[in-house]
Amino acid sequence: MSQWDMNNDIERVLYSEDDIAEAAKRVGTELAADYEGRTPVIISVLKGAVLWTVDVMRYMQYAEVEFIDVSSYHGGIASSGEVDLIVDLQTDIAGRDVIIMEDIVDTGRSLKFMMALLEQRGAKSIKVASLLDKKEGRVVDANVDYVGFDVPKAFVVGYGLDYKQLYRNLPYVGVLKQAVYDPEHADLVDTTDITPEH
Ligand SMILES: O=P(O)(O)OC[C@H]1O[C@H](OP(=O)(O)OP(=O)(O)O)[C@H](O)[C@@H]1O
Ligand SMILES: Nc1nc2[nH]cnc2c(=O)[nH]1
Repeated sequence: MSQWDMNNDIERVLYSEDDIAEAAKRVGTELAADYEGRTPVIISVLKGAVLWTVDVMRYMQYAEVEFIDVSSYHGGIASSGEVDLIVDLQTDIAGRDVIIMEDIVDTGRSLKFMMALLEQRGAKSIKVASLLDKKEGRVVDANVDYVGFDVPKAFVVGYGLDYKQLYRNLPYVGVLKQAVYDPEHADLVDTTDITPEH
């Protein structure tokens, strides 16, 4: 492995590229069956859910896709507790069946915020399809209807999920080495391979 290699920053792989492809097929096929005869609006949550959205929607039939961006992390590994609407939808979803596509539901704050927004705008139905469900992270009530994987409580990156905007393009989901986000504890892990400042 060269030193300029993102894989060096990963403690362990949780879900491989093949595992994720299988989950996308399973969830997409289930959505196709559940929405037969209807044309839902898929609401993909920027930026993390983009890869999951395109992989799942390949298995669906008639569906529109829209994007929204809400943020509560502001670059760190802990939720700030405050959710901001960064990019709004470009379409009216009143009376529509919507499917929120998330990469991860953790504290549930982002999802709760979006559910309230879409309800207020008159969505006919709202379901949630998330690659990862970190149930142990919940701080507020938030339910995921279609789950790729139940993920343990660790900070994960890859396949859309970032740390400081990096690692989204890893094809798998893995746990980030602690030394990457917490240099004070760099002595706890082997730092020889860790990518320097970006
Ligand atoms: O359940 P929560 O604790 O609210 O966390 C989940 C949210 O956090 C991530 O987004 P983030 O705000 O990091 O934006 P990003 O997708 O652009 O990285 C993820 O994509 C979810 O939207
Ligand atoms: N990258 C990343 N973003 C998150 N947002 C909420 N939980 C997580 C997580 O574990 N990893």
